[in-house]
Amino acid sequence: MENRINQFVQAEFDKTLANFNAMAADAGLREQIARAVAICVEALRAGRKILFCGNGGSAADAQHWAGELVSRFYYDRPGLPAIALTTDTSILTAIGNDYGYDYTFARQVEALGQAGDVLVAISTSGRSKNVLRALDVAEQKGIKVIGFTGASGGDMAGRCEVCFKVPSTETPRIQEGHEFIGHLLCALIESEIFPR
Ligand SMILES: O=C(CO)[C@@H](O)[C@H](O)[C@H](O)[C@H](O)COP(=O)(O)O
Ligand SMILES: [Zn+2]
Repeated sequence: MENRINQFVQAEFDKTLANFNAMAADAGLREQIARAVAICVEALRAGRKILFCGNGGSAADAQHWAGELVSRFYYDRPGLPAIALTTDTSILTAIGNDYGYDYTFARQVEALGQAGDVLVAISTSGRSKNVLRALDVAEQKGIKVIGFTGASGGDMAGRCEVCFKVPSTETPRIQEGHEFIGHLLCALIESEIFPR
């Protein structure tokens, strides 16, 4: 194999493993996970739902995790109410065209969100304007926000009930951390609400 490729792959493994080791050693992260699960379980038991938003790779996370709650994660059980605000191209293009891209999620939170719901807001920079505007509406409507960001938290820091700040400044590393934590949340929500 070409040496350049070999070195690149090794360096990527090193960064990813360092990122996951830092997360595994962080006791605060485990407490945050427990809090986020409790927030979601309380909402779902009260008949409320979970909304997800994010751009690019984070849009993929939003859809991925909503799918796991509505369908299944580890085992068969009734579906849980979750909606990714990233999937309906008619809604997204109408809002983008009529009001501007910054409003793509806020308008949907306004239309679909109810007090007691949970908004999972995913942004590696913590600075995507459409995600920040969704936070504005969530705050106005009494919707709790669980944030997923990078190390700094960007402009989402201090605006979320729980904010998972993956300890990296590199977008792919942050996204890998998000993916892992999102899977933990799906698994734990499933097993809390439908214990086997
Ligand atoms: O997946 C990736 C990079 O790994 C990209 O698509 C990335 O998600 C996009 O550039 C997003 O627009 C970044 O937005 P954000 O995470 O800063 O909110
Ligand atoms: Zn998954």
